[in-house]
Amino acid sequence: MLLRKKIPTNKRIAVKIGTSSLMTPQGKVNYQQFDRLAYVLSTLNQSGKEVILVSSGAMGVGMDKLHIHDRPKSIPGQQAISAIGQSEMMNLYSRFFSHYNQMVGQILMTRDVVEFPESYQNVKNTFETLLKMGIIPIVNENDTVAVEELDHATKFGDNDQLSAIVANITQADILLMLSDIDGFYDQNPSHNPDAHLFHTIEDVTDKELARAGGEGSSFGTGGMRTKLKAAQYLLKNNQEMILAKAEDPTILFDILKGHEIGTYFSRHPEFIKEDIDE
Ligand SMILES: Nc1ncnc2c1ncn2[C@@H]1O[C@H](COP(=O)(O)OP(=O)(O)O)[C@@H](O)[C@H]1O
Ligand SMILES: N[C@@H](CCC(=O)OP(=O)(O)O)C(=O)O
Repeated sequence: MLLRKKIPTNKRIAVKIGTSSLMTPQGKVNYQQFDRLAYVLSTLNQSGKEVILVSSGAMGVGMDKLHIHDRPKSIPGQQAISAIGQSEMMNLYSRFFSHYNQMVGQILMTRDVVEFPESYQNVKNTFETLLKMGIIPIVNENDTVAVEELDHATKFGDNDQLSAIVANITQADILLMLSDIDGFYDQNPSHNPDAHLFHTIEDVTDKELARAGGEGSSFGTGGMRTKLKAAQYLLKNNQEMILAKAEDPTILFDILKGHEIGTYFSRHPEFIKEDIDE
């Protein structure tokens, strides 16, 4: 089996999970998924890794809580649902992580945080302090205050790129991007059954971006393009990312053993052939 040589030595791990992986296709909170994620991340954190979670889901959880099926069109309507959903989601995380004796802390970010040196330093300090205390930071965009005004743009827009920025602020060894798809293909596999999975990508150029088609899931704002943009940003900063399927979060154990799962975005994909004990 192919081994990704560097991966098992990674200590600081950022994980991003999208809304579609936390909700059922019917738009209900997927409690089993919250539980399994809490189990896996707690186990990793308690085995000596430092774990940061970037979680979408405020909107999805809020809509479920209010029994709403259609996303409101107005910004205040969306922001209100996010306000309800974010606190509910953190309540869920707090409860599930506590089953595994793991504390979590919430960090809500806006884009301007990274543009002002003092606020950048403050958020960096918060991450470092939480990690030093063995606490898992759970990050989302601060949807309720984020705006897109030209002279005061505070919106990241999507959590894929937010997660890359968080991985950069914390200088994480790797970003594990969990999605509803098991990696990056040469064409959209939802429409093309013959699509071929890339195991490794060393550079994200217009050629790769052109392979990402269509919108993401109905709750989120991502899609494959924003995942590639996140990878592009990380590669530019000499950091790495693996895109893999979120369906069973225990996949993270095997990924961190170096198993060839998903798509590995790295400028230095050092592979060696070696057997791995299962
Ligand atoms: N080249 C591609 N490779 C893989 N998936 C692609 C590609 N182009 C488009 N997609 C679509 O992107 C989707 C992943 O984006 P999204 O649904 O937003 O993920 P998530 O909700 O997990 O953040 C896939 O399910 C697939 O339909
Ligand atoms: N901040 C939003 C998430 C936006 C987003 O990027 O969602 P997703 O595409 O599911 O990762 C929320 O919590 O609903």
